[in-house]
Amino acid sequence: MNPQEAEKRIAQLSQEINHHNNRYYQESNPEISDFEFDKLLEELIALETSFPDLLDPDSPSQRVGGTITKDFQTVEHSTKMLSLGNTYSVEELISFDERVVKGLGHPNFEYFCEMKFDGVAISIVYENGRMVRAVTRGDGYKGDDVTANVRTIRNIPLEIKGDNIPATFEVRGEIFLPLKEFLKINAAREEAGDALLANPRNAASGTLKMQDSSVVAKRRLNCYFYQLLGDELSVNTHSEAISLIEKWGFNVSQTYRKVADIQEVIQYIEDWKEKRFSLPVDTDGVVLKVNNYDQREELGFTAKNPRWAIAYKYKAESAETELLSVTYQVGRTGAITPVANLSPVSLAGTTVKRASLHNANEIERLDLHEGDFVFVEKGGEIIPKITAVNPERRNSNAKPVSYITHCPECGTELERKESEAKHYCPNAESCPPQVLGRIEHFVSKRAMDIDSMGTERIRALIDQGFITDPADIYELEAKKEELLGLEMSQDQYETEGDGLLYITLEKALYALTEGLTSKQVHDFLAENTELPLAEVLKAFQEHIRKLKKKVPSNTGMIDYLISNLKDHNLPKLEDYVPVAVVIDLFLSRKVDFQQVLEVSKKEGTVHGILLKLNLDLNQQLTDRIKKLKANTFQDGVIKNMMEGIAVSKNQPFEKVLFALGIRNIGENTAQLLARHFGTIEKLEAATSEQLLDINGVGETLVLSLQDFLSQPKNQEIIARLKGFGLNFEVDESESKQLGNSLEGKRILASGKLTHFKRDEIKDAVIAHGGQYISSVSKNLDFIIEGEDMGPSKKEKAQKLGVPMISEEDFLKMIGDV
Ligand SMILES: NC(=O)c1ccc[n+]([C@@H]2O[C@H](COP(=O)([O-])OP(=O)(O)OC[C@H]3O[C@@H](n4cnc5c(N)ncnc54)[C@H](O)[C@@H]3O)[C@@H](O)[C@H]2O)c1
Ligand SMILES: [Zn+2]
Repeated sequence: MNPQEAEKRIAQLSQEINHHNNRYYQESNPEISDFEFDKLLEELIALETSFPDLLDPDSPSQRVGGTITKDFQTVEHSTKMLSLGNTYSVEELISFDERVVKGLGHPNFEYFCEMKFDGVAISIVYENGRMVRAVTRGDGYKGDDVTANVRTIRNIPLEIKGDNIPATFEVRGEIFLPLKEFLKINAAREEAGDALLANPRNAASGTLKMQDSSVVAKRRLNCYFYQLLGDELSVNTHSEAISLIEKWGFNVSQTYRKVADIQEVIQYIEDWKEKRFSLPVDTDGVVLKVNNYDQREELGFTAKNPRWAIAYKYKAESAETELLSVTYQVGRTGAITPVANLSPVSLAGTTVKRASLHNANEIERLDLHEGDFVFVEKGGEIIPKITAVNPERRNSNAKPVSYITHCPECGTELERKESEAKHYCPNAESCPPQVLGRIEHFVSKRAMDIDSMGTERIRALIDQGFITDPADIYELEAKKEELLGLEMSQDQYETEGDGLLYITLEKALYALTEGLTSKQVHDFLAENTELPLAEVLKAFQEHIRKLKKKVPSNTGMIDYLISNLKDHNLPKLEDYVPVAVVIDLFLSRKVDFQQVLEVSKKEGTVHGILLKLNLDLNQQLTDRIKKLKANTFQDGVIKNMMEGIAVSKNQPFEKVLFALGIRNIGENTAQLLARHFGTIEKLEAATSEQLLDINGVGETLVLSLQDFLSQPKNQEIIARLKGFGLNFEVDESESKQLGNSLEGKRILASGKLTHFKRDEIKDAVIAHGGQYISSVSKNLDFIIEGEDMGPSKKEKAQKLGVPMISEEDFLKMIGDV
């Protein structure tokens, strides 16, 4: 390459890398994998090394990738927070080791190995044993002061006690969101229909930069520490420093190992290759550091990295497998998510059978065809993803995967809003998963609190036509008899493309065979999860032969199953078989298969299919087919549910109002409206002006309230609920109103209070007619300032000119002193 070409390529690479840095650090939404990113950076560094004249001091090779944001105070680091050089190959590790030997002039040194935690780097300064400042890495020189947020992280000590603690010291570590928490948050977000967090690292960095510390506190972040800095430290090696901070009470991951040479480092890397997936945090590699501080000093730094440390990164594991089919899930908001069903393949310690395809664009981007062989990868994300198709293994007449046009749950034509990637089912009123979302909200603890109606039961009642709106819940009492014997769980089912019903292989094998318990079938399948369907069935035959369970009839049934699956050639779903094929086996072709197939596209359960087919089955056959069904509603369950439903009629008006699920009306607003108007009639009669006059009620809220009330369907629901005796007016005797001295005031409390706990202050504000607001904004009338109010909050409040009062003043206001 000549210098002109090099210059052009360097400019191009720099621009690309800057772009990806921005996507990664600012937008928390990377477009390419770390491996691809590191390749670009490596190419840039190689060019700059060959053409040193072209090295621009502003080149991304010379800078740490993050930046500072304007939402926080900027603080300079007393010691620069560096990046680490990284490599994906053992050869380069060995070259690194050779450079260290050369730098020191001898091989007498130790390494300290640690896992490379994939979170957000933090620097925390302690003075006289107390935490004074926590700052993000930022651009390496300066970072964001996020002290208020870091203080909410439970296992980061606010105060250190002990002997010989230096007057000032700094610790550095990685803040992360434990995987379990991440999954929990995403599950909750999915239920609420909110956008999912991309991965735990983004979630942690987003959380750390939130303006409201009380939200941060709820997220349960955690931190692993791996560095100690200070002028008066009594330690001379990294291992001593780590023992010391452990002793002081800092959380150190017990994954480290001090080793004698590079061979032992390689062993450490090998040891953790799979084991790392059992850690509570994502890790993407190993960091090795020269242990001795004097030796570190001798080795020094490059512009961006220390010469005494390097990161070895594990390459995201990838595997190739066959695409069996694409199924479509309908979320509680009606959003459609396509899922790829894959022939099982082992990857990063688990068997992968499914991968999310996100939306139609993704299918197009991959140019996915039926029966394609695809590459799956498990990177920082927990759900594996398809990175590419193997074009060489594509069948020449394979058809492209075509996106569904109609909702697999209710058959309504799907919609896609301009600028949105996802398709939606617009049938909010009666599409089962969407109804499920509304009913779950209605019965939830904070609404009608009917805890005997769990998701599974609700879903069964919806799917079998018992419930389409909240008022139907109160009709169940009259239909008790019909509930008896209904299939309760839908867990054994799955649907494909145009609604074709599938049942788990476990149920199918259990029903088709005799003399085996469902546990025996379950255990067998659990041991053979990595086999493709056809092989599982063969192995199962072998298994029953060994168990000596009525061999001929059992193995015969499996033979039929294998050949029927092949004959009908329906889309394949790993671990599931089409219900129609199984029922066909039982009926020994007495009914036309096409007919069974059509019914199984419309009905959601075996129970439903059999009712539709209206067959005259003998008792023996009925009993065998029954083995396909899930648990059914029995007396105890029904009684329990009826009690819960009856008790819920006592919930106060504000809970009922919240339960209706009117958009933009949360718990607090429902309470505000209920207390202000007293009855649903008065609320319905209120004009926009009257509504807007209430502090805390804005235009959006008024619009969604009016929209809700104007729909005849909702009016009907309200009328029916009233008829069932639910409370649509405030029971004056029960109201906890203690006074109205705070009427119309919007209030927030921050910091530690002496007379109130967190929830108590909120109750106290409301009980005196005020409104509690959870974040600092210019709409606040005042803030009650507690002890240790977060500095960033305080600054914001001052900037916005929100007055601050003391707890004493507040007590006076409500007449408590
Ligand atoms: N995919 C993309 O588009 C994209 C874009 C930019 C950066 N990246 C990736 O981000 C990484 C660069 O990020 P970086 O500069 O934040 O990190 P780095 O790879 O330079 O490593 C330094 C960081 O590692 C962390 N760390 C974790 N465990 C540690 C331990 N035990 N000891 C010391 N440090 C530890 C610290 O936060 C530290 O700041 C690269 O791996 C790159 O692939 C990807
Ligand atoms: Zn639908």
